[in-house]
Amino acid sequence: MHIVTVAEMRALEEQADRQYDLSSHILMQNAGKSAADIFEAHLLPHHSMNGLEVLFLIGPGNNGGDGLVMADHLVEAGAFVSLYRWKERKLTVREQDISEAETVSELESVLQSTDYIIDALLGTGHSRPLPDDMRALLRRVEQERERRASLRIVAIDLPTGLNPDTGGVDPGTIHADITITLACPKLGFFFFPGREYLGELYVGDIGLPPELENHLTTEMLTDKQVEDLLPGRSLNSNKGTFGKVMLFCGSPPYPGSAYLAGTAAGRVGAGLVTLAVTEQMLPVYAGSFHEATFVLFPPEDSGSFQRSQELITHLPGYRSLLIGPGLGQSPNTREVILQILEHLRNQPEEKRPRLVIDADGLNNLSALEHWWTLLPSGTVITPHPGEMGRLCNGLKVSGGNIDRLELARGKAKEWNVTLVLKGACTIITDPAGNTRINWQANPALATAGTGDVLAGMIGGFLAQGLSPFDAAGTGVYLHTAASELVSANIGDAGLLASDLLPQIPRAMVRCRQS
Ligand SMILES: NC(=O)C1=CN([C@@H]2O[C@H](COP(=O)(O)OP(=O)(O)OC[C@H]3O[C@@H](n4cnc5c(N)ncnc54)[C@H](O)[C@@H]3O)[C@@H](O)[C@H]2O)[C@@H](O)CC1
Ligand SMILES: [K+]
Repeated sequence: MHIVTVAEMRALEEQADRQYDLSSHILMQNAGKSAADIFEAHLLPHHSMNGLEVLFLIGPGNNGGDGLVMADHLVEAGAFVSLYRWKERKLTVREQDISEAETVSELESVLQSTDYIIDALLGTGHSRPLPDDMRALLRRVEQERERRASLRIVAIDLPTGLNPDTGGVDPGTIHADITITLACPKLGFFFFPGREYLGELYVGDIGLPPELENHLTTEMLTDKQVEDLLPGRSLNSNKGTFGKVMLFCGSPPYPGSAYLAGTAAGRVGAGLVTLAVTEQMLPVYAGSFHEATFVLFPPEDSGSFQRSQELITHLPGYRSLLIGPGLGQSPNTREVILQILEHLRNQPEEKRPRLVIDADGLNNLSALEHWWTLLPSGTVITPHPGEMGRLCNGLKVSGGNIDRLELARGKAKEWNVTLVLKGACTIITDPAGNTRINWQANPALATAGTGDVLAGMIGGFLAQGLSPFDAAGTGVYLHTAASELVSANIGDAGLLASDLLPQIPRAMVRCRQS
């Protein structure tokens, strides 16, 4: 599903008119109908439309027009609809115009009894600070919801005052419980603070021909897309079919990283997981990770060449290699990484494993000038904002604001990598500028070890033959989907990274069933 800026949305609408005779009037009819259908589907099975009280706040532009069309459909379906036209300060209650003298008191009484308020004040045409009386109206709506927990607010296209390009919000913007956006999600939905104002997001079809979107390169990850990307599982398969993953991860202070990443690679379906560890570390894993095989590394005090050669000797036949989680940053480790990278660069592409670098793999690299020139092509890197900052010479990188998108795109191109910039609403972008953004964001994931799980998942998908961009997107999406399954039981705090592991296959099943 494509994500659009306001300019892209306008261009789509203009092209639809020019090439397909889809006038803005037709699109508005489709938008209002689609919003009504989504609203009704959302209500069921708990409520019926019959007798439901719905107040529409109608703005001066096409967003208000969408609201009026939607209102007609709800009236037809049996709802008691009131309309408040903000610009004319005019109230209509159940198709009866209220006199000007009574409007204020009547609006107050409708507000106090309505079940739903539909925000159709402003959409993508919002262009300046909200006027005081609109802010006051929205504030009153917010107060009413605080007073009555059952009141629900539905935003048409977007919550009024949210900037659809940046995710910025006007001080008057209020949180929607549901946003029914039209045609495509808007870019600002994926950035903060806007992301917090949308509630549940639905996308209404307004009948734009899909081919109009062919040139768009930014997508929202969805169940459907991930389902299409998931590797097939032929009956006639063996562990070789699903690829082998090698991990160079973990060190005495951080033994859990290799376990989490390796298990995650297995949980996404990779055929075999091998950990390259020192003999000293073997007992840690042998007792807990029964499925793994091991490459026994010489201890750290032996030369880096001897160590890297041990791993390199075992690499043929492996389809992916994960470097980084829990490795530490000793000079010897850095040397080993550099020698492995040199070996990979010198291998023909079809013969070498695909590479994922995370955590200390990135921290080791960031200490070097022009580190990206050392990477083989097709590498995936998965920095969190702190690691990204180190990779960018100490730049401060935001956890969720719009500026991170431009940064990610620019750096993926400059570094010639598939870049996974983690954070709430993780961004995945490749050197050509193709971008996928994860709508799901779960604060439960903000805990140690979850990044190791993600890196392992991406390694596991690379081993099954997905392209770097697809493996990264699929991994990111299912990682959050697995966290949602954990959160369904425990809420959004207290998740341990290892809780994700058994939920990964369930998240894949959920995608396949959706
Ligand atoms: N153009 C089209 O073909 C379609 C547009 N659609 C709807 O149209 C919306 C965009 O329509 P518009 O471009 O008319 O924009 P809006 O309806 O968002 O608002 C534009 C109007 O609001 C006024 N305005 C802008 N900022 C304001 C502010 N801060 N305070 C008060 N008034 C302000 C403008 O002067 C203008 O009258 C979309 O969000 C969507 O809901 C849909 O109907 C689908 C088709
Ligand atoms: K709106």
